Amino acid sequence: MRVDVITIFPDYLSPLREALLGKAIDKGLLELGVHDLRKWTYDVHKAVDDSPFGGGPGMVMKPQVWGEALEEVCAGAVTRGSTPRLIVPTPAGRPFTQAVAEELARESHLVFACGRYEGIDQRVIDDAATRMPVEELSIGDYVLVGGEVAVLAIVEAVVRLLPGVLGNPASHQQDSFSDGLLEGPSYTRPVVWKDREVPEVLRSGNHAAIARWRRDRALERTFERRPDLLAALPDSELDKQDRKL
Ligand SMILES: Nc1nc2cc(Br)ccc2s1
Repeated sequence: MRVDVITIFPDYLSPLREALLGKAIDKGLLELGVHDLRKWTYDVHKAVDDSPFGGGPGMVMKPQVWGEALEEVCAGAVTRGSTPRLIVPTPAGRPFTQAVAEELARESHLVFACGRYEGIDQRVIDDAATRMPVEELSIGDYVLVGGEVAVLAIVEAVVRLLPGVLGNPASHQQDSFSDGLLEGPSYTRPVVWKDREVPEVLRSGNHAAIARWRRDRALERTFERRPDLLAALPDSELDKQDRKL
């Protein structure tokens, strides 16, 4: 997978070259390009924003600068024969969920546009959508100062799903949300810590009982913290034992 990020703060994306994602780059599983939006400005102040039509607070990011940046960054994809998917993080976007991460993990090329200020001139999105799939995504109902932190979260959630990135592929098959439920509690050594003992069943070696216990704790936690996820589960996903809880 290739990921390109366009931003006015390239250094904000440095964490994508660290740890697991850095290893994915070293292994050739991920190609990462980070581009400074100001490369496509020509004035002495390298201006990327201007006042909003209709008035109101803040500034809007200029269409000309973004148009040229996307033209150049996405043009590379055309020569590679793969149309990129443009992702624009915004509080007004479609909720980014594990299911969306799995969908994006199947793409060969993602381009991220990091907005700042009051956002990017809408015509940039509308124009790009005539040439490639464009998706505005929200990572939560709160407002950040820019899209860079959202890109860090989205890229990490997507790239960890790529084959070969996680040491143990089974890890993400037991993720929270992978079966529609929150993950339950986990324990490791010592057996007793501050007078708190690891549940006996987890030390029993009885794999069926352990699987049942884990499922029950996941159902309980989901019911307590995210009843909306439980309500969204298809009936077929809950077995007879689940319904006894
Ligand atoms: N939750 C989010 N807040 C923001 C703010 C800006 Br400015 C750009 C993107 C995002 S995503």
